Amino acid sequence: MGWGVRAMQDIPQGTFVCEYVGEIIRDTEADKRENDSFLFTLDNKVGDIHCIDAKTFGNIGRFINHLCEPNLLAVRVFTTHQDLRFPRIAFFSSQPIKAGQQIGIDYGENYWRVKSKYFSCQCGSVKCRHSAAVPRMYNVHSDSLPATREEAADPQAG
Ligand SMILES: C[S@@+](CC[C@H](N)C(=O)[O-])C[C@H]1O[C@@H](n2cnc3c(N)ncnc32)[C@H](O)[C@@H]1O
Repeated sequence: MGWGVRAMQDIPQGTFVCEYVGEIIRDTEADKRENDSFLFTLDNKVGDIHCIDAKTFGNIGRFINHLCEPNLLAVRVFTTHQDLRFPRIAFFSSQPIKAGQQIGIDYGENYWRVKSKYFSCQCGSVKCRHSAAVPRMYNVHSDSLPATREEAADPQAG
């Protein structure tokens, strides 16, 4: 899991915490980059997809880990323009955070669909959806993944 970020003071819900800063690159360029650990995809419905790569240029946002029970929310913000391809990414607290608690966002299903082949989530939550324990819950009689934990526990469900 490497480095992470903890709150140094109590943070009330709805507080701006930091921006995700880095190089803005096209997704075609992102595909070529050897280290994809610091890419944030600026998905949009209007055209070319770009990413923010915080590998070489960034701020504290580049150290924020994935949590299956996230306490930050990534919000698309437009300040000096309205070009939907290039939002700024601002992290806000989605719940009250206590001093000392790790802060994190949900990297999303697409991220884990790719990365779970190489490593599993170490967020440590009892509600972790991407830990090494999760694949063992798959129904051995079926090729498809259970949609929910309940379905995994009861193969007849769903
Ligand atoms: C944006 S960086 C976060 C900072 C990183 N931990 C570091 O030491 O620089 C994203 C990378 O951190 C690791 N990471 C983040 N959250 C994780 C998690 N819940 N479980 C395992 N690895 C995680 C993965 O290698 C991921 O690609």
